[in-house]
Amino acid sequence: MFGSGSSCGLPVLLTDVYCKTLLVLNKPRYIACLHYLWGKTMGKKRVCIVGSGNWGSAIAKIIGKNVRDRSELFEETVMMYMYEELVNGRKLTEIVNTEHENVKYLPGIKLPDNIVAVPDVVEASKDADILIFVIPHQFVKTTCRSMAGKIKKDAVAVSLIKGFDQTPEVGIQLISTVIHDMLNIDCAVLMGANLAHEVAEEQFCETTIGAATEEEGNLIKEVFETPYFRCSVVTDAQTVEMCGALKNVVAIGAGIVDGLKMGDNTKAAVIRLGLMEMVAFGEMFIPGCTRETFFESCGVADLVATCHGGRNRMLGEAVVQSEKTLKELEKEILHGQSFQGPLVAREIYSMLELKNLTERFPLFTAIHQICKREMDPRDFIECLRNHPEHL
Ligand SMILES: NC(=O)C1=CN([C@@H]2O[C@H](COP(=O)(O)OP(=O)(O)OC[C@H]3O[C@@H](n4cnc5c(N)ncnc54)[C@H](O)[C@@H]3O)[C@@H](O)[C@H]2O)C=CC1
Ligand SMILES: O=C(CO)COP(=O)(O)O
Repeated sequence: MFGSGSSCGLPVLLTDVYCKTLLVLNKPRYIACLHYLWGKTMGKKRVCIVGSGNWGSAIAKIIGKNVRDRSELFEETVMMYMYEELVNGRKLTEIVNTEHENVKYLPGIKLPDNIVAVPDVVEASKDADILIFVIPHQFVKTTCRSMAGKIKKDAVAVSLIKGFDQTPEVGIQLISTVIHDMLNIDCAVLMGANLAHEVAEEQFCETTIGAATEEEGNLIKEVFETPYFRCSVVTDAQTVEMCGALKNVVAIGAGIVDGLKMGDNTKAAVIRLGLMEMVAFGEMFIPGCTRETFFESCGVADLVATCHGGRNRMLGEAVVQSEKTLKELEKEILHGQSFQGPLVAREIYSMLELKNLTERFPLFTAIHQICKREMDPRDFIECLRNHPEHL
């Protein structure tokens, strides 16, 4: 559970009492009192954000404000690891720390001035109690390798990363498992229908925290929740994370339908069949996967949001309309941001192929093959027509 890296009695007992009391109290004044006592007894927690792209910067806006508003619980300064680069000849960290705006990945949005961009991940994370991971999933292992052995032993992690890791030896792994195994710390997740620019503009949305226990999830909620960013907690954390990764693939399918100039009915079919494959995938590979989790923001809501407004949808559309490579399209459309869907499609395809399951998951399979330019996008509709759900 949260902070349970040290298994010694009193802190664990106090955490437990604190969390249980939080659950039964619903008056802000009592909660504030409890926070104060908690901070005095347990010490304030230091938060570090590992990542500073489009979503990393949007969530930094929320976290910076929340730690200030909940100063009895959290240290005010939040270190944000930033992969250094030059923007118009200036270091991006320097721009963020002086202008309080990530002009490359989230232009037009001011960040609180207690967010400090740091180009060295060890420097940023070594004193943190809570590590928020929000980098494209292909960079997780190199980042964790730099951090291993150099962070607090009782730190806890929350992953906002929507993807998998995949190696020939181990096959597919959840990113939270990679973080847990490489850093030897607990890792919860937060996933939902959260297009970064809308969250940054404070438009109302929901999200799902997946944690080992409800108590741990409720503590994590203190870092993230605002009146416009509503967090619900579930303990089926692996399904929450799986949904976040797989919906990126379905969203490419929605984009392919747009590229083919087909309408909302066809897109709805992609969303429904994609959801059915997500559920089947979860029930096959995630122990304890429950169907209710798909009704949370991380499930059907994120699927709908990404199939309409996500970057992966844009990629699907572009793949139909252009002959360019994915790398060229990424550069042209996203200017440094990253499409996660094609990588996830490749990761799951290799596993489905190994297990002889490609026919059971024709939508995931077709999307991978279209991204690889091994299938004509116009054949996508045939794939929908002949889906096992219709047989
Ligand atoms: N953007 C969005 O609306 C949302 C994104 N997510 C997820 O959050 C995760 C992060 O996405 P974004 O913040 O949007 O990132 P992004 O798509 O903006 O990616 C660019 C980021 O990657 C960094 N980067 C480039 N090379 C790197 C390297 N070698 N090592 C470490 N970092 C490097 C860049 O500096 C930049 O911060 C992804 O898994 C994504 O699926 C989740 C919810 C919403
Ligand atoms: O995960 C997201 C919204 O919840 C963002 O999806 P895209 O990466 O497709 O933009």
